[in-house]
Amino acid sequence: MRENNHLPLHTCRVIEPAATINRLQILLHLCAASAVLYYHASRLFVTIHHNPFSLTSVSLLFIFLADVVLFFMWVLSQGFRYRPVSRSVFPERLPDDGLLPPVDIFIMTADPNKEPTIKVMNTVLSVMALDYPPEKLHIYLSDDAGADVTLRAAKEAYSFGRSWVPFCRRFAVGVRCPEVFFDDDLENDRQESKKEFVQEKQKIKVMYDTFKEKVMKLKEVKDSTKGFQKTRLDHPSEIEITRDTAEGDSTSREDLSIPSLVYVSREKRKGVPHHFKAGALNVLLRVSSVITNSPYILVLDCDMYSNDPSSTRQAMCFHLDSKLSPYLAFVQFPQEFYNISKNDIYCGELRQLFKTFWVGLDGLRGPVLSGTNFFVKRRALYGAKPGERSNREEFNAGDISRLKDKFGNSNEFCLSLVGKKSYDFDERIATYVKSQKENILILASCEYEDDTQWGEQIGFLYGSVVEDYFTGFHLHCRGWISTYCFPSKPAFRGNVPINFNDTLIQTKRWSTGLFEVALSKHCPLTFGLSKNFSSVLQSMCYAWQAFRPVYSFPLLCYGTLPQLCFLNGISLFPEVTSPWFGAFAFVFFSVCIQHLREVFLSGHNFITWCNEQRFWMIIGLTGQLFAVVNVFLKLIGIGAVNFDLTDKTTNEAQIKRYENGVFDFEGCSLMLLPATTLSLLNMGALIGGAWQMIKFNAINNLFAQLFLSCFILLLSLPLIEGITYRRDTGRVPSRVTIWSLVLSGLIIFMFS
Ligand SMILES: O=c1ccn([C@@H]2O[C@H](COP(=O)(O)OP(=O)(O)O[C@H]3O[C@H](CO)[C@@H](O)[C@H](O)[C@H]3O)[C@@H](O)[C@H]2O)c(=O)[nH]1
Ligand SMILES: [Mn+2]
Repeated sequence: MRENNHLPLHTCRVIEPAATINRLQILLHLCAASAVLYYHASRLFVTIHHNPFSLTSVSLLFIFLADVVLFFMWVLSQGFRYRPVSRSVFPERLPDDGLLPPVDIFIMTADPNKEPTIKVMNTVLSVMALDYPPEKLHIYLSDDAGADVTLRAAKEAYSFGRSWVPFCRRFAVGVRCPEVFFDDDLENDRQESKKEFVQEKQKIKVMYDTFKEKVMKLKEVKDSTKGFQKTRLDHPSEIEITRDTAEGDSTSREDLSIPSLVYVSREKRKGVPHHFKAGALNVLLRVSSVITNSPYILVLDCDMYSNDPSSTRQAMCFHLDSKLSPYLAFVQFPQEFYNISKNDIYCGELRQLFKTFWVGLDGLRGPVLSGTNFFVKRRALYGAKPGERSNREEFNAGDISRLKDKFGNSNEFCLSLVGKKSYDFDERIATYVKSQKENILILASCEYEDDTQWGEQIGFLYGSVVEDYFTGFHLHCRGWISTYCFPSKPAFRGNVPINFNDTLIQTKRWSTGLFEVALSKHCPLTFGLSKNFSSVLQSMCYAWQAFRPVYSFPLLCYGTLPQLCFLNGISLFPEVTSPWFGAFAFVFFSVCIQHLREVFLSGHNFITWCNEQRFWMIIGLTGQLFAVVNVFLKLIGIGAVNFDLTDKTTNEAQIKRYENGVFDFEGCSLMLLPATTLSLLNMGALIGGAWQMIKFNAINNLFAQLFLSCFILLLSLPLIEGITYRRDTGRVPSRVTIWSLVLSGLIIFMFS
């Protein structure tokens, strides 16, 4: 809160009645779920006693284990539901511009073939035009490919920025990403009446088109000179600073000046681990600390642009709150997307995370670090502890050699930790860039981190491919908190994969990274609780995420055993007329209703609910299942975990299928096999079993299994369509179809 006028910079309230309803539901659900587990256990006990190796015993055993896993996951997920909050910010109450702190902006790109250069430049331009004093913003573009095209395009972008940024300021443009702006009718309608605006806009549009053309040409030149793949994984470090040299008297300079742009490509050598995005982020941390050393950092992926120029000021409402600030590591904004179709079949919006779970975490000790769209405090990343200590105390000034053991062998870097260096950019440039460029390049070299604590205690951590989750988790464990800033106008927007294969690859990477953490010594349930017992609920939430891939186990069990038993007339669940049935029904509907309530609360409809249920099932049997296998393989020493980049390029046919809500399985590997096999198995068993059920009039016994199979059939319709009658290129690949027909046929044959 601000002391001078007592008006708070932000407010926070618990979302009611949702919180109270959640807590009541937790109680009721707990009772019903205990009854279900008790029923299973007692029946299992009796059956195993009679005949331990029968299909019934084995099925009962696995269904019991599946229920234990589901119950465990349900318990963990209640952490998110206990205290959801909502926050508001008041940027107009911030101190004058002169008192605002500088911010370094990190933009990450890794491969111009998968990440179109023009999109990356749009991200750069969108933040260049943030509504914040330009001399206090410094943009760092990390290019992991070391691609010439990116460097040259960045320079072109900068010179276009000299016109673009003043234009945005002059007309208070709402969305400052050029590509979006020229497409946005709303923005244009708003200002169309101003003649001046129309004229200027036309001029700028011509400039933008020229800029775009130049970038395309750069790419063509690059494509014609092969050999790019070689340099992507093997190249020296390179740093280039492009800065504002606007001339004129001080007032016009003020209007025209734009943030500086630093291009950084770290050294990469074959065989030397580069730790993917976390490695690139750490290089940027070091390089920026000897150039600008701003106390706050905004991290953005190249597929995210700034959609609201006031985001930095919004974040400062938290960072400049004197009570909160000593403990606040980062302010997270949600990831929102511009290319989500109306019927978001791949659940790319990540609604559950960003609209429900992070809101719940915000009421505890704050949301999980989400990779992009966050403003983090530099000190927190350097291993500092929360509290009011100064850098000098924290980093033990005077003893540079001790610092070097931790932070590596650079005087400049260690001095930046303790020194009260000014933030004067010009001065820094004069000192470092002209005379000591070599000293900066070393910070971006392969060997710099050898025998240091980078990636282990300091910077972004290397223990997992979900560096964001892992790093945020450690910050929380060290006692830092975070806040969630979720304004109604999206602050940043990005794009999501629009075909199933890309979604699958992405989910598999996330699940692998998360599950790696679950099985490591940093498991949130042990490490998390031992470090920060004050927030059991938050550790539960971290654990829920890390263990999430184990949903694949109950999905596998529930996708095979009840069906095979149904086929054989074996009942696994209580009769409809038994009171126990009530407990089962309650648990099922309680989960469904809780989910539905959350979907409605976040402004979505029943279709979203269906999509999320379906996606949960399919991804559990594909991406998450393979992630679990992957992690086990890595544990026993075979296989490695990689950061497979998501492809940001698209083609017309794909876009069309996505817009029409038709699943696009093009390019899917055998990873799809468990899901397709089980959906066929379910359908076969449903038909065969229903016939028997009618014949023997066993509906009372088998109703639960009949219901389950029908439910699964509905959820797996896109798979079945993709296998059976679809003929377009987006159908399930023939290889997968043939294998799943063979496998499901074989299983049914063996068990009927
Ligand atoms: O070696 C690498 C790999 C990736 N990246 C960059 O990392 C970002 C994220 O990569 P992307 O392919 O877009 O992955 P997503 O699955 O979309 O990323 C999500 O998941 C990641 C963790 O797996 C987080 O880091 C991201 O912020 C989060 O948006 C992009 O800007 C890449 O250029 C690098 O800089 N170096
Ligand atoms: Mn991305």
